[in-house]
Amino acid sequence: MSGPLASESGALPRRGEGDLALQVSDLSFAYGDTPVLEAVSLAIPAGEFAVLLGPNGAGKTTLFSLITRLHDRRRGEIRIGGFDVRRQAVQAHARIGVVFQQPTLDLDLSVAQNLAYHGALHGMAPRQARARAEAQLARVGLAEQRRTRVRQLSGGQRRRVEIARGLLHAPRLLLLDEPTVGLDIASRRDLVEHAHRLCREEGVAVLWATHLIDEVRPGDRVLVLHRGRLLADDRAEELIARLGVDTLGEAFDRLVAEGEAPCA
Ligand SMILES: Nc1ncnc2c1ncn2[C@@H]1O[C@H](COP(=O)(O)OP(=O)(O)OP(=O)(O)O)[C@@H](O)[C@H]1O
Repeated sequence: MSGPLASESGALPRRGEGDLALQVSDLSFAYGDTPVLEAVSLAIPAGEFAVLLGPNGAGKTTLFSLITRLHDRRRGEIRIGGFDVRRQAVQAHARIGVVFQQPTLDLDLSVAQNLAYHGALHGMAPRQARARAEAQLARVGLAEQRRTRVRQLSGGQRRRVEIARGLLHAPRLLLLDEPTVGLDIASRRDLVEHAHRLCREEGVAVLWATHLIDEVRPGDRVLVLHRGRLLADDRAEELIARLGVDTLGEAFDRLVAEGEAPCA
């Protein structure tokens, strides 16, 4: 590896961990004296679609903030593609794409300009960024809108632009924080389907945070987060079978009720 990447400590991922898109180990975090995440551990391999399911205030956004280093962790370790987000930040962050809960597109710029700006931030050559932008916009069905100002797009189209932008620099892990908020049923379904396709066809690992159980599909991996603790990490069907209930909703209610017990 050459250039600025080589100047960071430990330019290679830890052996055997490069195929894990995300690895979080024993992560705890508090805002001041208020604990928000308690000893969270999870690992997501390449190509997996994992749903981070938790009610409001569970700690989903905080977990994303720690992965993207908007906050710094207090205890534990986070690796992306085997790279430590603190000590190997450049390599780690080159491998993450993010769709934040709040839309972050510049409404007065065109779709293509928003993507070009993101490419520049990631140090991409303009020609490479343009080629990737065209490919990603075609992938989300917005090739025709590349010159359209974002302000003129629907909510669902804006979300798709954000996904195209999040994938512009070819990350191996895409984080989406409640990406369907405000979208109609058809747009929500399209977005969920698109994210699954990315996993299947491009090997991208997706961590999809939501409180909406109906966004979980059969075969999805479900990580249930409640009051900062990971209460389950199973395929949806396995979770239902393990708890002896009929639906994922019942499984979720059961876990959350059990999780209401005060933290030790
Ligand atoms: N900057 C902050 N300072 C202090 N407390 C915070 C801050 N951000 C979040 N919290 C608290 O941390 C807890 C977890 O919040 P977080 O936003 O991570 O949850 P969430 O699962 O993403 O919720 P939602 O589904 O409502 O977005 C909540 O109790 C929240 O009030």
